[in-house]
Amino acid sequence: MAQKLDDTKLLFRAVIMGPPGSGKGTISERIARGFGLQHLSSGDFLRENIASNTEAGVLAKTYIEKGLLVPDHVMTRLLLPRLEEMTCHSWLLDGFPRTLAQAEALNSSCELDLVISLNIPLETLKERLSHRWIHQASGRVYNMCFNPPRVQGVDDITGEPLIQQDDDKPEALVARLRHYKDVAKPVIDVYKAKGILHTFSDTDTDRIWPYISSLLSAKIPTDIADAQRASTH
Ligand SMILES: Nc1ccn([C@H]2C[C@H](O)[C@@H](COP(=O)(O)OP(=O)(O)OP(=O)(O)O)O2)c(=O)n1
Ligand SMILES: Nc1nc2c(ncn2[C@@H]2O[C@H](COP(=O)(O)OP(=O)(O)O)[C@@H](O)[C@H]2O)c(=O)[nH]1
Repeated sequence: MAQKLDDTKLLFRAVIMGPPGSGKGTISERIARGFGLQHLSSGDFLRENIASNTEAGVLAKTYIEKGLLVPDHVMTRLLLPRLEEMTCHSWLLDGFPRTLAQAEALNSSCELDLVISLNIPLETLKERLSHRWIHQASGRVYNMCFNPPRVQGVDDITGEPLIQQDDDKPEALVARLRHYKDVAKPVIDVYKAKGILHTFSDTDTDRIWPYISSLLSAKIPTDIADAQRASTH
């Protein structure tokens, strides 16, 4: 159950999981807009910490530069204090937890209300990621077919050039997906056992979205969603 703070605030804490390209970022943005949950992307946290040279950021950079996952203790040191600060706002975590150790650390720090797991066919993931372009500084994501930038090759907000990540190429993707499956399976099993896991399978985000939206509508009262939205934007 979401934790009741007072008559007007109800904290809702959710996690979104899925392989690279499954639409976590895209769906998180819709949830943030529609329900006022603060979208917390671990990739964005890492980029912010790297840009501002924090101790954890400097450490994380040494792993990311080598194409490695950041170790659990660095990720938890980075993320958990940020979550603990968010005592008055509902949130949706994207990109964390990735491992069982991260899930256990999160579990000891707070109680989750919902875990959304995206189950998307491999061919769809390959196709999407081959068209994914990002604005590296902000992590803003585009797709040349699904949600193209207003001007080709250029970020809508800053006007800076977009790049394609090396690990979005099909050769790298198969290894990333295998890794995701191995590492995510025990995490998914934990959430299934807790009874908070909801899995969505389809090739199109637009077909999944109505189901996620009605699930959240049933769990988050409209007045709470409105209040959260107003305090987020
Ligand atoms: N729990 C996490 C989250 C992120 N990272 C690292 C590895 C990623 O390469 C980098 C950027 O993370 P993102 O989630 O932004 O991007 P990804 O490309 O890994 O994820 P996806 O393709 O699923 O959006 O940060 C990590 O080690 N551990
Ligand atoms: N064609 C198509 N592209 C999509 C769909 N949903 C998301 N995308 C794009 O696919 C890519 C991966 O989505 P993203 O939200 O970044 O996934 P994440 O890696 O799980 O965060 C991005 O370029 C999105 O714009 C969809 O239903 N169809």
